[in-house]
Amino acid sequence: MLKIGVIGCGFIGGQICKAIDKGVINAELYAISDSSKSKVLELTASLKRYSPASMTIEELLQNVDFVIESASQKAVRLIVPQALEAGRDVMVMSVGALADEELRERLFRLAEQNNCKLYFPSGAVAGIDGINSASAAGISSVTLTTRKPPMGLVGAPHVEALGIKLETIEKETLLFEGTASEAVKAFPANVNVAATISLAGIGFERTKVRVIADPTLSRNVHEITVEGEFGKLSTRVENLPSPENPKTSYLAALSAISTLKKILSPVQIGT
Ligand SMILES: NC(=O)C1=CN([C@@H]2O[C@H](COP(=O)(O)OP(=O)(O)OC[C@H]3O[C@@H](n4cnc5c(N)ncnc54)[C@H](OP(=O)(O)O)[C@@H]3O)[C@@H](O)[C@H]2O)C=CC1
Ligand SMILES: O=C([O-])CC(=O)C(=O)O
Repeated sequence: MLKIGVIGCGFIGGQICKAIDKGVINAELYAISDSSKSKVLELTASLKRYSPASMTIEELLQNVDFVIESASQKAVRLIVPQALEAGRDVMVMSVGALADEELRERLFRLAEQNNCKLYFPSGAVAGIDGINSASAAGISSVTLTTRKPPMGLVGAPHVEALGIKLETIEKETLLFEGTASEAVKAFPANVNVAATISLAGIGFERTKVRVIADPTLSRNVHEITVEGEFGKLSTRVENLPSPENPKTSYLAALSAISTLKKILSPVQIGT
């Protein structure tokens, strides 16, 4: 059975571990790791079937078959190259780290050299399947518009750098407009989806992103519009935020669970 190691035991990592524990994913939850010891203890205590070892990242990479990064963009830079060098397949949630061209090329090269797979789940958006299909011909434009309740944007470097007072926002306010490359640095915990869209479509410099704070919302809303030789595609998802981490939508965790199920299944549906 595939031995899985999860790095980052917050909302997404926790949901993945619980799904394995419930038998939704037919794999062994072998090890977990987090910079916060209390998160590891809390998660382990919530599991019934598995009692994963709490390991350092180095130990985990040597002992599992499949590594899941559900921690942070910084963690991707530290962990994913090592994981690929150790010959492990890796699922990456903090996809925004791949806006760094040098890192991206290094990871893709290491995956090829070591015969490993890198997986980027669709996350909190719908339409990655359509963008993948469309990219087999020409795509002329891709736009992501993300709307979140203001407090779901707390701590974003863009908000802090501009001194934006989120608690005083009374109406829909455009906070950011730029490339996906700029967006994932400005909002590293809010628009990793922009990176996944860029990887599937026309890259980080040509993908346009708008981030809007909307106090009337209780959901995280992502809209994608794509135009190309195939025609036009539009998707809109109104995501329930995680009660534990309002920056993250429940669908993002479900997409990771679904990707794992797909990897382990003999039947593959969708692009
Ligand atoms: N691809 C997508 O569509 C989406 C991606 N994401 C991204 O996925 C990641 C996980 O999201 P989520 O579960 O909601 O985040 P959480 O903040 O709930 O959990 C992340 C956990 O990882 C820990 N962590 C951070 N850095 C490291 C590290 N270097 N080594 C070990 N542990 C670390 C954090 O600890 P501490 O709190 O101490 O930092 C925290 O416990 C985030 O980067 C998020 O931005 C989220 C939503 C959608
Ligand atoms: O979960 C979401 O709504 C999207 C998100 O935070 C991200 O892409 O980083």
